[in-house]
Amino acid sequence: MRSAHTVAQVRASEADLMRDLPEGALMQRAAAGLAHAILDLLGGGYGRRVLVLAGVGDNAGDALYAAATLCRRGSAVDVLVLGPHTHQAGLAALLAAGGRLIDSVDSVAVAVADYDVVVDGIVGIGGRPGLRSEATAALAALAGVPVVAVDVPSGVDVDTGEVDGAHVVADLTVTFGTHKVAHLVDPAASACGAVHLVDIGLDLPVAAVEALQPGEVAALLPRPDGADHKYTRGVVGIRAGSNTYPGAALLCVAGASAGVAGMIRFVGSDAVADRVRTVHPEVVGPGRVQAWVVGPGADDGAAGTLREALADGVPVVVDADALAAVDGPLGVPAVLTPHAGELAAMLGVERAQVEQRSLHHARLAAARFDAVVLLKGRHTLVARPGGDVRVTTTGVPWLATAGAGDVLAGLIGSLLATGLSPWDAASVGSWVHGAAATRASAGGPIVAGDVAHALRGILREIH
Ligand SMILES: NC(=O)C1=CN([C@@H]2O[C@H](COP(=O)(O)OP(=O)(O)OC[C@H]3O[C@@H](n4cnc5c(N)ncnc54)[C@H](O)[C@@H]3O)[C@@H](O)[C@H]2O)[C@@H](O)CC1
Ligand SMILES: [K+]
Repeated sequence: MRSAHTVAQVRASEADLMRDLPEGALMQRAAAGLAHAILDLLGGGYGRRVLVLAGVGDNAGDALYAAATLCRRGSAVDVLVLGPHTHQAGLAALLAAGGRLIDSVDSVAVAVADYDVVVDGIVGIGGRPGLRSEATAALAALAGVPVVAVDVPSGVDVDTGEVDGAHVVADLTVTFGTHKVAHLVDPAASACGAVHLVDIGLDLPVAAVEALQPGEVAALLPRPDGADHKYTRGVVGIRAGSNTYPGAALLCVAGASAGVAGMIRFVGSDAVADRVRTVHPEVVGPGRVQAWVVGPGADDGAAGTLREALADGVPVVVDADALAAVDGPLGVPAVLTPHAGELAAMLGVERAQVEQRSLHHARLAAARFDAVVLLKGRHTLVARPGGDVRVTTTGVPWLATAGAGDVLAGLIGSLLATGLSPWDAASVGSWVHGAAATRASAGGPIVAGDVAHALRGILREIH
């Protein structure tokens, strides 16, 4: 599991550990890991030009000690102090190793483009969102030089992933002890670049924000055993599509056809049902199901279709048009799958507010609707009542394509039908869907049907 802890949790664990360690030991561990990561990025230290941006706190201490190591490996290191002072012992170590203090980026004799890397040690977990003007000016002057952020890109809100004003945009973020929420949740996560975790020995509690890894997905995926038959494996019912949007029915069924459930039932108009059975002859008509998927392409009939599905008392996936009919707890285990605009409408706020504070709004909706809320995005969030959130880190930008959500709803419904909890079904479904998109894309454009086709290959490999 990739766990993201809060600043308070990190500080408490650090305090526990520090009681048994000599002063400064954790910073030395952090700085050593940071130096290794920068050396890896640069392919060595000799002859490299490095600029450290140093703020007032321990984040600068990490950067300065790491830079001292780079000096000893043959790098030429400049340090620009942003603020009234910086970490004194770290600065002394860097200067003793041959580093050089500069007054401003403009005062450097060499061209800015000659720097091989900028090390952002402005602020870490003690920082407030935003950057001071001297920091933004230095970063503007350094545009184009690769940036390694120490712990977090300075200026982002570490505990929420929100941004408010200027912040560093890094190519690599080297963090310590554990991931922070800003590494997983957008928009801050988009500013991290690749994230490298350095173990410094912290003993941490369970995290409220986490990202499933392949091993956990494999452990959660249902597997039939010899005693299973099609009914015990789970029957998923799809109420999707309409005469206006028949394609949504096909794509939703295609997502449900990944093979995890034992049977698929389709309920819709004769015309749409005929088209579904032409493409998916294994799909059968109405009857008992263990989970319903309601909403993709449902058009005007969404509210009525949702009522009919809820009458069965089984878990539901509520997507697309049916989300507008949700105004409170549904009374059954449920997964709601809005994008930012749909969630904004459900909560009576602006879409931009949801995008800027995605973690907050996903949690708010999970509490208000007493349901698992899957908020779609570059890093999809899956929130359950109580505040736990799983972040999906699979997927590619090409996945933002019409019909991909229909496939996802069908897949999650089939996982729900096998007996997975809404929380597991939504987060596992989202992970697999993202992985299938990455596979289908192979770096190029995709359509929703490609994602559906790639699902079984991912499921085969993850088992
Ligand atoms: N807590 C831990 O477990 C460890 C922390 N370490 C390092 O220590 C860092 C935390 O150090 P600190 O607590 O000293 O905090 P920071 O180094 O993040 O600096 C916070 C200080 O910067 C100033 N500041 C806040 N927001 C600012 C902004 N937007 N622009 C400019 N200045 C701002 C304030 O005076 C504040 O006290 C971590 O991010 C990590 O790099 C590591 O050395 C090892 C272990
Ligand atoms: K930083």
